[in-house]
Amino acid sequence: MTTVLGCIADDFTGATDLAGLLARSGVRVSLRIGVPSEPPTDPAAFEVIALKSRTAPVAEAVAETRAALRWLQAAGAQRFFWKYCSTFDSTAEGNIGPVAEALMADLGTDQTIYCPAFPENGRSIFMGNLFVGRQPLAESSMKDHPLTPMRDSNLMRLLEPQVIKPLGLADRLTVAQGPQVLRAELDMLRGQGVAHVVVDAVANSDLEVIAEACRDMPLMTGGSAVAMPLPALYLADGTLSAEAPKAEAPALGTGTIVLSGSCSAMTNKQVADYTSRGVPAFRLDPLALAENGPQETLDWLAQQDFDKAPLVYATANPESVRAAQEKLGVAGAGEIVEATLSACAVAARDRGARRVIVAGGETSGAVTKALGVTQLDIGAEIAPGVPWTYCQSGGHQIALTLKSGNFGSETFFSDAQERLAS
Ligand SMILES: Nc1ncnc2c1ncn2[C@@H]1O[C@H](COP(=O)(O)OP(=O)(O)OP(=O)(O)O)[C@@H](O)[C@H]1O
Ligand SMILES: O=C(O)[C@@H](O)C(=O)CO
Repeated sequence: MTTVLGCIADDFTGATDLAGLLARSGVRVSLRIGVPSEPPTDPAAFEVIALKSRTAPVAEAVAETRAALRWLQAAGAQRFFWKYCSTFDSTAEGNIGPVAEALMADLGTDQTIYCPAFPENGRSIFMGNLFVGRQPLAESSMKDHPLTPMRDSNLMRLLEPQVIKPLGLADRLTVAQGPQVLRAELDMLRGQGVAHVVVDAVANSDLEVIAEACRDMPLMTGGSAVAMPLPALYLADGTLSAEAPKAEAPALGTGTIVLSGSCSAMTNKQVADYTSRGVPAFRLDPLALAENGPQETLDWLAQQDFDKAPLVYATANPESVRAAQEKLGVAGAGEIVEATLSACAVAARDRGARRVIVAGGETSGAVTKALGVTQLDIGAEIAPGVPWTYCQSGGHQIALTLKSGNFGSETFFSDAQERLAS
């Protein structure tokens, strides 16, 4: 199979989000952690390469993304998708714009679109302004994000300092008139030398229009949702044959471990819901971990029955997080928690857990690395943007789900287990 769409994501949970939405169409989607060292042998129709480049130095993010592009080109891809966060997480320097311009240069294309909208998760764009639910981005909790605080809601103003070439907007009034009108608008902007076009979308029907208008662009950029209609479009016109089925759920043991390192408002609710069900749960205290190390946690884990799906969590309210960070530093506190949750993942797997549920982007990166996972097949969707995946770890086949901090409903941890059982 030749790859029809080559995708590059700037973080791990974002990569599973994109892969999950593409897989909704029933096509086979393969996700690689980092750029594989070997050339492609049996690439899937949809290949997603997960990088950890969202907050990396610009030159590093550009170099890694270019390497991913080369691998995807070797897999046969001629169309590419650059996935960033639905809340456009980036600094004034980048990396969304610089990476897009580097990919455009390598692909010899003079225009791309920017559409982080994800209506099912409350992200919409109107007149170039990004909303989270009913709030403008800059008034949402993203204004206080520790690494990429988003203090402007206007995507063109956010992108402008990150790119060299001119920017433009295709607004909702244009999108509402359908794919031909949108395509004509993009052509008109191209004629004026506009390389970067922010495109409004407030509903999934807008995303269908945008995908149809842009499906043959060498490069599209956005959140996951604008890529979602592409498989059906490629299947409909024969660009993609229907021969590649979605990954079958393998037979797995039922032992489960839930690991939560996200401190987002939604993850706090999810942990509260899960612990209220009486499951065995161990709360990590970063200060105690700094003093005594992870042994107490690992001893607790060693006594658990993984059929009861125990939870280990560092999830805490903002005051507790700040208190830990004041003593240990932001990075120090994060690293201690990530190292402990990673050790728990490996210990649980070695004791028979074959289903691993992880909450938090950085946490997911650390756990995935500790489990030695390099390639994931995409399975059933638990919540919009959060699929189960199947992968090899330590000589075992396991199911792994990586949940973005803000995704999923309050019952996510039990939803995930029910979804795999069904
Ligand atoms: N109690 C705590 N005190 C201090 N830091 C913590 C605590 N609990 C977790 N952390 C750290 O906070 C960070 C949370 O980031 P992570 O990306 O995992 O979650 P998130 O930001 O909610 O998710 P996403 O990036 O998907 O939105 C991690 O580095 C984690 O180790
Ligand atoms: O687009 C999103 O919001 C997520 O896939 C993500 O990137 C979380 O880090």
